[in-house]
Amino acid sequence: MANNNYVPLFETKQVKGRLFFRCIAASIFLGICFIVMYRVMFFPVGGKAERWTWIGLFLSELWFCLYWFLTTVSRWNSVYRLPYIDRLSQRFGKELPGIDILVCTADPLMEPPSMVVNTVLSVMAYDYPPEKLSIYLSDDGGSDLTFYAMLEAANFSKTWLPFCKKLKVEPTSPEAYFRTASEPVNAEEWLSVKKLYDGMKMRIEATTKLDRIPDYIRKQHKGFHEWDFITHKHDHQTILQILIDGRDTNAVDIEGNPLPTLVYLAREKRPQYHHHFKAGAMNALIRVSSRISNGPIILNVDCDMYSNNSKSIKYSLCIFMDEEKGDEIAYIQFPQKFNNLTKNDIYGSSFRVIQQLELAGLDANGGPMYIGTGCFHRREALCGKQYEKNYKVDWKKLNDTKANESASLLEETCKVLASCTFEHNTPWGKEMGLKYGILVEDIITGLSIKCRGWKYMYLNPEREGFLGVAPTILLQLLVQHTRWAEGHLQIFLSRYCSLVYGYKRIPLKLRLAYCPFNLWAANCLATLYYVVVPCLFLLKGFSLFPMISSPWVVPFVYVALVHRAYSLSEFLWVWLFNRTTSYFFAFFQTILKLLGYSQLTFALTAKVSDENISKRYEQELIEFGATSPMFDILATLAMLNLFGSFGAIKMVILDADEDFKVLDQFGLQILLCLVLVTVNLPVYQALFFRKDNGKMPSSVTYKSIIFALLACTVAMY
Ligand SMILES: O=c1ccn([C@@H]2O[C@H](COP(=O)(O)OP(=O)(O)O[C@H]3O[C@H](CO)[C@@H](O)[C@H](O)[C@H]3O)[C@@H](O)[C@H]2O)c(=O)[nH]1
Ligand SMILES: [Mn+2]
Repeated sequence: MANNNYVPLFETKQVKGRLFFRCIAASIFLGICFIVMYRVMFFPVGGKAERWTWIGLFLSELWFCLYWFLTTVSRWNSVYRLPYIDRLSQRFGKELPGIDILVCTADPLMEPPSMVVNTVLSVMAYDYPPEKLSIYLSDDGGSDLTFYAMLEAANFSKTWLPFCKKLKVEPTSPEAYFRTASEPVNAEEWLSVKKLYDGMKMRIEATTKLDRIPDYIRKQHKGFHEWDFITHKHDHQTILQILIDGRDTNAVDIEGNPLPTLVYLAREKRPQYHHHFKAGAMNALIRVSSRISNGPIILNVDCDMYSNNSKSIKYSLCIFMDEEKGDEIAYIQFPQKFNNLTKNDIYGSSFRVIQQLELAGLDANGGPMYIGTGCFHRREALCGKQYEKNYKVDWKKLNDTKANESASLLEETCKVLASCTFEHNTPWGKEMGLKYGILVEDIITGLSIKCRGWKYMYLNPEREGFLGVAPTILLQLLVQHTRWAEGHLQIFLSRYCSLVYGYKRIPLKLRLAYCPFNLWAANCLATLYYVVVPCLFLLKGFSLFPMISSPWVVPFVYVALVHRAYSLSEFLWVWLFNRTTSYFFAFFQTILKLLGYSQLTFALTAKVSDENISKRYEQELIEFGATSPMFDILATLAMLNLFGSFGAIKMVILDADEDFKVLDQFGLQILLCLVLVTVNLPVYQALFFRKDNGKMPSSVTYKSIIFALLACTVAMY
């Protein structure tokens, strides 16, 4: 643009420490070269078994190197963006675009309506003109409990929104706000709003507990009639209710200000039609919202993530509306952060490396991934539009595209958009909206938008944009990671593999930067090899690493230490457990699906747990407490390394007279075993010492001992 007075609405800065990171990367590379040299030069000349084991170990190390290279590409160049909202207000004043906020929920038991309501209220209270906001909730649980909660929210918003504005409340989720905020000096109004909120919460929780809406409530809203004939949550008509019609001049808060539009949708479900999980829900919402408010910008949030920063919309608009760079942007992703982490974040849910380094790195390489929640989309781009050079948006023209029909007419005419058959023979789920058929619909959708020529950005403001609920039970975490790893591998093995699909469409760096995520699951083989084989060969008396007295030890120790050092803030056990169980399961399930032996299922993550589990979580005790093949594997591997370490200690003691030759020869192998034993300490504790219900079930204990003993016996004889 040839405008000399142009002042950008945002700036791009480099993440600090880039030089340091690159020096470390170079030194790791050097270390890797030495490791490869060692493996080639010291190839065993002895027996066949030894040679094959050596080759296996070498291949695992080559895999780790390749993986390291790919992650380094994604971290090489990291940037962050600084939006200037005061400039936005100066330049655009009241001419801001309409924003449609799409929230998804799927099950009133696993995602309690009281939580959903908080998410909805938090986004209703954005610091943005309410007449330009429309909030849509998709309820895949098709539950009148959730519907009722939304009615309550609609009512409470009349008090909550002016209260937030007046007190500059942050965060705007009432639950999160009242949990942390201290009572102000002049507290009368504050207390009355709190009381109102507590009353609403109590009523919602009471109906959820009852699992039924009492008749006297049912009579209060026509919408409940929709449930009169529903017998199953997967077999019902479309339910669409406009709870607040923002166009209605009577829809005002207690101070007479307009309210945002609020819509409840439970799309049609029939057993004979696949509903495509969240992607299907989002596509139905995109269509329905396009008829009702048609906001050019769409914000997508999961029901378990509330808005924690009321400026997020304005931040994103600084990018979308920047006259020079904004028009090519398809989406702006915020990181997924959580508000229920414990002090030491025992399950590593803060994803520090991913959120601070890798997504910022992807941003510099051409754009972050779309990670399903906390993402602002340009409607056109999400609906399949190809980016054309010199494409320009006229924001003024985009205003006022709202429907004219009455709310009840709209409710009727929009129903068809959310029916099971609407998408037949249309590009929905393929070129339009979110893509179907992959468990991480978000990632694949983001990638295909990029391949249509658009750009995207990552925004990670100091005050987090969204805060969600991270799993508090180990098994749930592993199941969630299995779903992610499986979805990613599915992408890698499909025609959407970034390397192939992105060829000539997106930069090579970006194609490569997708790979470490897509290949999460593939890590399992090399990791399992490294966890099992050196330990067994220690018992067998075969050395696989350089002698402690030889200089070749240095690169091994250096690479292992430094490579893990950036992630030291995350506990090693999460890293290990994921690689040996979730990734392992994801790997095999993906293969089974490719061969047609298994079908896609989306295992919803539970957002609540019982009181005892929550207590243990707060005490930072890892929650096992269930039988699962994943735990059998975990425990067996832990026992194996324990036996390996015992064997090694015995060998060292017996050898004490001979100048510790054993220690010299097997030092690194013993060290590896001992490190694994240390990482597994919580597992031993859960297997043998804990008394609470979060301990490992005894069947797992017996099985793991037997399997590990068997493996050791086979190795030794
Ligand atoms: O049939 C379904 C299944 C899920 N959901 C919703 O999808 C969201 C994500 O489900 P959740 O169980 O919370 O999974 P997470 O692993 O926490 O989700 C992450 O990973 C998913 C892909 O696996 C992305 O869709 C999510 O946005 C991302 O937050 C929730 O709002 C659900 O209500 C539906 O609407 N319909
Ligand atoms: Mn979630």
